[in-house]
Amino acid sequence: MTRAWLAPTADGPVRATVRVPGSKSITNRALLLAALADGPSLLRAPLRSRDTELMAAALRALGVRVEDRAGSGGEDAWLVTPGPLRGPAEVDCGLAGTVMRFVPPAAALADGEVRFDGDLRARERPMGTVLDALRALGTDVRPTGENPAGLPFVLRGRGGLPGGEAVIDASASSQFVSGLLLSGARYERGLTVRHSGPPVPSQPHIEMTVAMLREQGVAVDDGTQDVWRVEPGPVRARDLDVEPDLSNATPFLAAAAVTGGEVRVPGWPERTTQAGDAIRGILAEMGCAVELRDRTLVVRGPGTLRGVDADLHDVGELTPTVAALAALAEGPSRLRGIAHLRGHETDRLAALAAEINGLGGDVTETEDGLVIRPRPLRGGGWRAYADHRMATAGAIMGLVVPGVAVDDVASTGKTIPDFPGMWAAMLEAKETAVEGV
Ligand SMILES: O=C(O)C1=C[C@@H](OP(=O)(O)O)[C@@H](O)[C@H](O)C1
Ligand SMILES: C=C(OP(=O)(O)O)C(=O)O
Repeated sequence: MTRAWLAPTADGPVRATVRVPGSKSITNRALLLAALADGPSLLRAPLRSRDTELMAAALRALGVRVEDRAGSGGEDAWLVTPGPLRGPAEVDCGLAGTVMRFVPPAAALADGEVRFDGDLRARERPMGTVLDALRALGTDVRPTGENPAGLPFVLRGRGGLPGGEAVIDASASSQFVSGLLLSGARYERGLTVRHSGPPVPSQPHIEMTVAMLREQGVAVDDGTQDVWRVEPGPVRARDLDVEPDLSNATPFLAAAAVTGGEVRVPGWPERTTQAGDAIRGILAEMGCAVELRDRTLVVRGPGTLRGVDADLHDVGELTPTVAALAALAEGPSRLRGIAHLRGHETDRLAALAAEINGLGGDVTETEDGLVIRPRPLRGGGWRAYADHRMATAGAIMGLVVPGVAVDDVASTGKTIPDFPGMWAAMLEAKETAVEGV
């Protein structure tokens, strides 16, 4: 059992410039598409964290070369050289939704047997939809554990797949759609994915998938709601600069919000498909000054934060940060449209309610979200439940509530290589304010 991490309390307004590592969602899509491409691709400034290292390892296991390289400016890069996909191979998904939902549709193209497993919690994450779709498309997939509809399982590839049409219920995760689309162009007849069921969450992530496919020369028709058609054809190799991870920027921006400070994040894209961009509107609604200037996002916190009524269906990833902000605001908040968060790294609705209430808060779970009423809070234990975003939410709380002890800060390594170091550097920075925000 590792020692808890005592979240540092800010001794005044936080003023810092924070460089955020690359986007998990872009890095793992880029790795997978590079593995299916018609030549080598250089991915510059990729995220190096547990989720992306697991994706790289999965692709290497299938016969793809993923090598460390420096880009032309000396920046960190991954050179991906595709090869024929083949088994036998073993894929460790860890707790990464992008690995467990994106790799099996690619592995269905491999020649040979591919075994998938992951963390214990990963065995509980929704997965059956992808496996049923692959079966319906002609892949042999069999469970190898107790869960008939998830990890662990074995997939026996025959070196190709006819493709066609898959009708799925993607209401539990947009990744079911993204995973199938990413490999669909390499199926003989391409792939049509048709969603049937309650609304699909996290739409921007599907838009990111479609945009990245198009950038690699794949024809995608997304003109009809809940239907996506990927034409068969080559995936063109492409060198790419990975954008900073905007969702991972949010705890740092929250530090400005809750301390009345100012945090700048350089490299913020003017236009992006990343869901995390929505934090700008949420922070503004809560009373922050938010300005995107020359690709640097500047957030200045107010004296007191306002509560929000927010539908986070499209941007569920932001919920732990927004819930922490809401618990530290002056009025009540309601977060809606996020029932699917019960299937994330942990049941995030239950976890947020339990941990905020454990500090003296007043949070109730609704069918599809949370109602958060600010209360005076006290220090205490904060369980991360192996969830990187629960750990960073605990760090936000600790900035203004002395004595918040996060049990598993190492869980942040899922998507941030050195979160405690970055957090400490932010608190030590003491920069001066910029004009005009
Ligand atoms: O495709 C992606 O990169 C992601 C899609 C979303 O998943 P869900 O649709 O399961 O929420 C998001 O929450 C996750 O962090 C990353
Ligand atoms: C839901 C998330 O991750 P995953 O990609 O594992 O689904 C997340 O990062 O908030």
